[in-house]
Amino acid sequence: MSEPCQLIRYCNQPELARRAAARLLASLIELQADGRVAQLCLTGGRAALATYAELGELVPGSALDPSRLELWWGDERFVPTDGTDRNAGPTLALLARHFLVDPARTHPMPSADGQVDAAASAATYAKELGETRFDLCILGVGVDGEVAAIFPGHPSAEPSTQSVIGVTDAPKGPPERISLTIETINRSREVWLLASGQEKAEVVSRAVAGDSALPAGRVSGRRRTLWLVDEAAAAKLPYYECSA
Ligand SMILES: O=C1O[C@H](COP(=O)(O)O)[C@@H](O)[C@H](O)[C@H]1O
Repeated sequence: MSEPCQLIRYCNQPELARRAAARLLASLIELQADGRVAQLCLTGGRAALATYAELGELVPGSALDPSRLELWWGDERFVPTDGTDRNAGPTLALLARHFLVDPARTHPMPSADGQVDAAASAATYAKELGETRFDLCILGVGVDGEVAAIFPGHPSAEPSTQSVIGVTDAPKGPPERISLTIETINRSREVWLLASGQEKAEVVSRAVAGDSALPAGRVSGRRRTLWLVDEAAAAKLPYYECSA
């Protein structure tokens, strides 16, 4: 049985991004302390990008060894590599400004360039992923309670024996995506969910309570499930002291 989730509430979105990045850096450094490679799974969206921007600033001069950091993605838009919608491209651009991202340890999901379809590309990524278990899996939360490209009431949310799936007819654009399944996300040691903004308040309160109709209510880390939210996204939760 998984541990109950934990939640930290920050005063506003910039503070959330700053503190989430500092926490992420500290966790990665701790994971590397015994000489091993930290397995980090990233996502897209505004909350995550703001956190990566802060992380990039913090890495130079820190104890993090970027050569022992393996980067994966939880979801991707199945569009051409140079599409502005991609998750991996903008993230890598942000990080590479501040430290050397090792291409051999960087695993973006396939783009649509030269690929048959999202399902075939998902199978390719599943092979690359193999039995990898992430030390840390970062997720954003959509207004409908989506995580990665798993949408509520959509075939992507059905239980699956696959580790990675091709998603078609996504309820918001672009319609074709690639996503880890909930089962794959849940083999992570830690899952962190980032949510900011008042439009997320309803789904945050339902997902934190474990509403299984929402993909965000069905994800959990083996060791820890941590919600990092700003005050607006926490508006419908019982009151906690703001941590910043
Ligand atoms: O479509 C997506 O959106 C979610 C949430 O993004 P946000 O901008 O509301 O923070 C994101 O986690 C996911 O990766 C992305 O594909």
